Amino acid sequence: MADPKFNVSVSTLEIDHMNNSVDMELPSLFVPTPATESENESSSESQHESGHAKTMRNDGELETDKAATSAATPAPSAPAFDLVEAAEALLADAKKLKATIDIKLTPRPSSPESANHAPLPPSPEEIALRQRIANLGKKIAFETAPPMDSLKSDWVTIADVAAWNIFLHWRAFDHIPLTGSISIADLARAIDADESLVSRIACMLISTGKLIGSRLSGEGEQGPPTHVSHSHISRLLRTNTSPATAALAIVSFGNGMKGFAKWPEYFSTYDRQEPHPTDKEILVHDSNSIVVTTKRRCVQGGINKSYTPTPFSLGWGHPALAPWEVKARYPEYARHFEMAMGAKSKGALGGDLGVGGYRGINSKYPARKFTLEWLAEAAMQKLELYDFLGDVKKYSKPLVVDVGGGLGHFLANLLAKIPEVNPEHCILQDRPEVIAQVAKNIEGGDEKLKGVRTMAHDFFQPQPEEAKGAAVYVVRRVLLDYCDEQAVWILKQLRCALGNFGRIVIMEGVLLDKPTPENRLVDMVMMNLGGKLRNEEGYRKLCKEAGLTVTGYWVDVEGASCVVECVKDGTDGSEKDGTDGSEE
Ligand SMILES: C[S@@+](CC[C@H](N)C(=O)[O-])C[C@H]1O[C@@H](n2cnc3c(N)ncnc32)[C@H](O)[C@@H]1O
Repeated sequence: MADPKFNVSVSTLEIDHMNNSVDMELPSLFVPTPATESENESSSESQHESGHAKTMRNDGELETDKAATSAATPAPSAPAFDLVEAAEALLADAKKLKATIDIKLTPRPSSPESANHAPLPPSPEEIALRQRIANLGKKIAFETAPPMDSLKSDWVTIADVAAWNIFLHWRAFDHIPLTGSISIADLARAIDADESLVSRIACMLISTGKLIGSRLSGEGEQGPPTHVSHSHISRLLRTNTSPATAALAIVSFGNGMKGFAKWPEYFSTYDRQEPHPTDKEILVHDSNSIVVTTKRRCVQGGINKSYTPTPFSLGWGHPALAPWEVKARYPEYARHFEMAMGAKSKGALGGDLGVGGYRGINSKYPARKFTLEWLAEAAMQKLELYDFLGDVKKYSKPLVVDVGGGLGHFLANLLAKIPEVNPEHCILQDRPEVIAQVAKNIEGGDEKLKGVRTMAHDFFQPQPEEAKGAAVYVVRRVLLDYCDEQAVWILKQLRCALGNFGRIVIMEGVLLDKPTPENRLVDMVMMNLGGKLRNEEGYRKLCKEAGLTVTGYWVDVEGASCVVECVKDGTDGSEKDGTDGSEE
């Protein structure tokens, strides 16, 4: 608990004396004692009496802000932060982590497994402990640092991100050896850049600890580093040894930073509204300085649902194209994007999701687990039907259609987990260039999708005959790229393709009840792409508007992902498939 003698209430004037800085009120670091609370109360009372907020001017004088006060509503009091309590919790966790590491470093009794002394990977408990320590450390820094320092640290991050992004782009991290160092001169030669330029960018990364700088003995201790080596973070940005993580970093910059930097221009051009399809005609310049129009109408007339102007497209210099059309113009970026998707597939939304059993909890019936195992039975029934008709072509309805399925990570996993499903009864749909890549992969010997029917199909358009009536349409990580209007449109196309007993299974990220900064980041990146993260209510609303009945909603809070299972209104997708009935 906090030591009462440390209870302090620091006024803005005191700060000015202590710090000689301006415009900042330091947060109280300790839970206030009753005495401090009453002091606060009386000062807020006097503020209410005068009716005006007081702020500190740059010259340190208090100033009354009449305009701000008239529009302002009273601020809710911030939750109390107790520095001593937080520091003690941090110390306790630090000791636990040290003990964990000490145990790992203790030589193991010789056994065949320990013969090569490979370091033990961190356990989930160790990872959770490290995350708790890091979060507490961040919280303490945030609560204790003078506010101006916190702001400056954000500005440093801007330069830090720019520096690692360009090094990633130039594959500079690949040339830094995993052990030992490289001279900045050699690094500059390897990436064909000026040594002075490379030195300045490397020094930015050295200043934030992303790289480690050194000078050789004999070079003296004074002066900028002449050599660089990897930190535990920068080694993850090597495209040659950590391709998936490097791809995620490339995509986080391309999907995030490029669009973020264009927000002022975007919202002044398209009004201060969430991205949505519009028939507003705006003439803009594309990256080739050609004047293009953002008004792209459907042939049937009305607003083109498949196009929303987005900060992403503006950031990439192609304002009249949809994000996927932009990506198609940058095959190298698209390749990294697919690789990043593959890496994510191993996470919460990937691998086992819905195949071997999703870990998520059903929001209404906790005992009801989500699974796609029922497809095994459906596959057998289908085979019987083929035998009965004696001709596969007479009954060509597919079993699974993976809509916007990318390189088929989900489908490959499904086929591996449910061997009863014949790949020939599965359809993988995506944009033409993605399907061409899948075909190449299969031709190149990728066994995982062998036999699967690949189909270039635009999910804004009605499903073709051969893809209608499937047992399940999978829509994974697709709807979050779109605003509500477009997401409903996509679902409506699938509703029209559904038979009486087919289902749509939506698998997406979720906006948490208490969103973490990372969760909010995903939502902001989705805004760049013209989409959004949704919660249960948001997904149910989409389904309702598309004429679908939700038969199950499962959420994996830990992974911030969800599964929504739905059927066409007025039908019951679960009646014939052995699950325990509809929920609604
Ligand atoms: C975020 S990725 C998800 C891929 C895959 N479902 C997964 O979970 O790994 C979205 C996919 O939608 C595809 N896509 C975008 N626009 C499309 C459209 N109009 N029609 C069909 N697919 C589209 C993209 O090419 C991309 O593969």
